[in-house]
Amino acid sequence: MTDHHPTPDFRFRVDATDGQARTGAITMPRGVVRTPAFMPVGTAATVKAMYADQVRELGADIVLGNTYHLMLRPGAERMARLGGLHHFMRWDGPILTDSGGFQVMSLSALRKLDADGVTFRSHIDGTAHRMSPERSIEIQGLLGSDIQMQLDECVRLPAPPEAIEKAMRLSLRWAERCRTAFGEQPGKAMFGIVQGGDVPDLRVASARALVDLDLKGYAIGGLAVGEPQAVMLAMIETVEPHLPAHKPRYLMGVGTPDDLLRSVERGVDMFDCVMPTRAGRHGLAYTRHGRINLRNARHAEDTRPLDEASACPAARDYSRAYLHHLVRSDEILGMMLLTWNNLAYYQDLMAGMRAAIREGRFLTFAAETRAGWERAEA
Ligand SMILES: Nc1nc2c(CCNCC3CCCC3)c3[nH]c(NCCc4ccccc4)nc3cc2c(=O)[nH]1
Repeated sequence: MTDHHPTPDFRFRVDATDGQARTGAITMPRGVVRTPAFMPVGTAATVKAMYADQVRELGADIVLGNTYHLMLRPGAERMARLGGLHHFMRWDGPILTDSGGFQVMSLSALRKLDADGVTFRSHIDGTAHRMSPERSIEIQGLLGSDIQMQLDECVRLPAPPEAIEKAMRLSLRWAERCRTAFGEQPGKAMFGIVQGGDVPDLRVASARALVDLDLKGYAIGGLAVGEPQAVMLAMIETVEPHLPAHKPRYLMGVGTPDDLLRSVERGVDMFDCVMPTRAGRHGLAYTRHGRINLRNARHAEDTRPLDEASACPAARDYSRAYLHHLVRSDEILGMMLLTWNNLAYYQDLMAGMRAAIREGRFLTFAAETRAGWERAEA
């Protein structure tokens, strides 16, 4: 195993490739992130229904925090006074924070976006707030974030090309302002976000302009916003050749296990998605046999565990009958066990991909993984 000790600065290393797929590690002062990596979402300073230690034990190296939620509650300055997000939630590994723009547009009822930022009312208490590129970076700094995202404008698809272009150009201007506001913070990184919707020329223009800013990593944004998977994959293929191979690529908001396989195959290194945690709270289990809806009556007397071969107690030690009972009874333990199972499955899938890439058998691994999903009951 190559030495993956934390380093004083932010460093990315590709250890092996298999086609476009890569495996390696990002080393930072707070720890090492093995790639390809799935980053559990911890919106309100908690990965919902999980202890931070459990998240670490199931294999996650990094979690997401949310600028939008945390600036509203408990507040960025208050979080800094309390010692920062890592101390607050007892997560000592790296944290990546989104910039908040996407959440404003999806969560806040009243909001106005202009060339200088976004004005919005809190979905919690209706108070008015203003987020500029500079304020987003300042908040992420106050939270103690290790990887900070630029403020951007993400357009839902389908959308007219003019709207997509306008948002892409605004995001580029905001990338420059965020880079200036971020300055030089050794051991930390600010990532740009490629926009451009489903318009290849705009995607290429966005990627090239961001690469000229010489950032530490590049996210592909503006996807998983309603477009078919084929369009998402086509945009990754369009953008990938224009991103530097020696820097991490982060596909935002993605995705299902199948999305992860197909995106890693096309050169993506990092992912985040609320799917495994949100699905777990709704009684859905992701397993190597496919998705299982534990609300379904067919599980009422099924004494098998979700996956007897899993190292995760939630998958191995509890019967489907019991999980069905907990879900039907709306018991808190049902949410806890299925969230634990789902995150463990996602991390096992990423670990499997990393090993397969190292051994030059990624496509075989992907095919075998998909074949396993077919075996789930109809
Ligand atoms: N800055 C920025 N963020 C984006 C996000 C948020 C990523 N998770 C942030 C975490 C920080 C805290 C919360 C999340 C996205 N999420 C999605 N799709 C989610 C699709 C989805 C929706 C519901 C369930 C599953 C998937 N597309 C995204 C595009 C962008 C983007 O361009 N810019």
